[in-house]
Amino acid sequence: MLLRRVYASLARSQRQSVLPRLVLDPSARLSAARTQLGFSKHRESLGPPLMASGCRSDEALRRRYIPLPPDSVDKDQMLRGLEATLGSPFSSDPYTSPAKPLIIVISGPSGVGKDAVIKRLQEVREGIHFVVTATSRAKRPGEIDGKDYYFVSKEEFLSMIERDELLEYALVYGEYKGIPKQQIRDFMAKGHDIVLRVDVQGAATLRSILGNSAVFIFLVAESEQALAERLVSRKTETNDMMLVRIATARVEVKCVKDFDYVVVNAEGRLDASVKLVESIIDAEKARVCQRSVSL
Ligand SMILES: Nc1ncnc2c1ncn2[C@@H]1O[C@H](COP(=O)(O)OP(=O)(O)OP(=O)(O)O)[C@@H](O)[C@H]1O
Repeated sequence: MLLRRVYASLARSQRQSVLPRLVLDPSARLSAARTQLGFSKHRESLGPPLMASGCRSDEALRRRYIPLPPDSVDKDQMLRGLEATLGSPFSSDPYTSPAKPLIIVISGPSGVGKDAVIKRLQEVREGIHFVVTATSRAKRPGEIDGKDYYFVSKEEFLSMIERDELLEYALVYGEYKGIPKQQIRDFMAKGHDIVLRVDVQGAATLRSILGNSAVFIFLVAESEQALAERLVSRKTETNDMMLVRIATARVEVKCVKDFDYVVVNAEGRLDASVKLVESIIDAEKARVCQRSVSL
């Protein structure tokens, strides 16, 4: 009982000594609030913060206090009065820098809808560049060079590897496929967000190259049943090929943990999936610690 009274009186005396300082000193209030919220303890290590660090102290207020104008003045006079009291004009510098362009890696099992989602995303959102892959395979009828792929000879492809011009490449069924770095650099310099479409293995390789500097989105169907139905309806694979794709998907879905986001592309809900991808991009652009990539 006695002990409790001693603690209560100690707490009272501490409150009395701390409170006036906090009320008079806004920077002390801010720092107390930051400590209470634990802000100073957590700091992500993805890049420099967007917001200017630190706040202007209230030195001006202490130096020479100019009283605020009465409530009756108009908006403009009130603004000038506030500036006078603060001791300097309001800054019109933006609080934040423009968001950096993103690299968005979209992956997922075969037949889940990667192409469909990316195609729709390009239709509904400006400033998206879907990277055209370079390949050493021959052009198929109807394919357009520079739109579907950059068709290059095997020798050209090998010299691109030699000159370190590819972000990632793979040899698939005897033909090379790779992502040209310069194309990414050029479009990022124009402020475009970059979309890369890769299979799950390709995503793992890109993660090892890009780490957290890119956003990795995993696309899934709502279930294995739904994925199988989609593949059967697409009618672009032989039965054997479908079997391989569905069996591979069983393994691939376990890789979801290596991605930043998962989007369920449910049957008949393509637009909802694209909206979710757009929300992810918007949220990424609002991050305080922006992802920063150098190629
Ligand atoms: N939400 C959806 N609802 C119904 N059908 C869809 C949906 N999304 C995509 N599809 C259809 O599913 C099929 C597979 O889609 P798509 O070709 O885009 O998959 P993919 O992941 O790019 O496949 P792959 O990796 O084999 O190229 C296509 O016929 C497409 O039109």
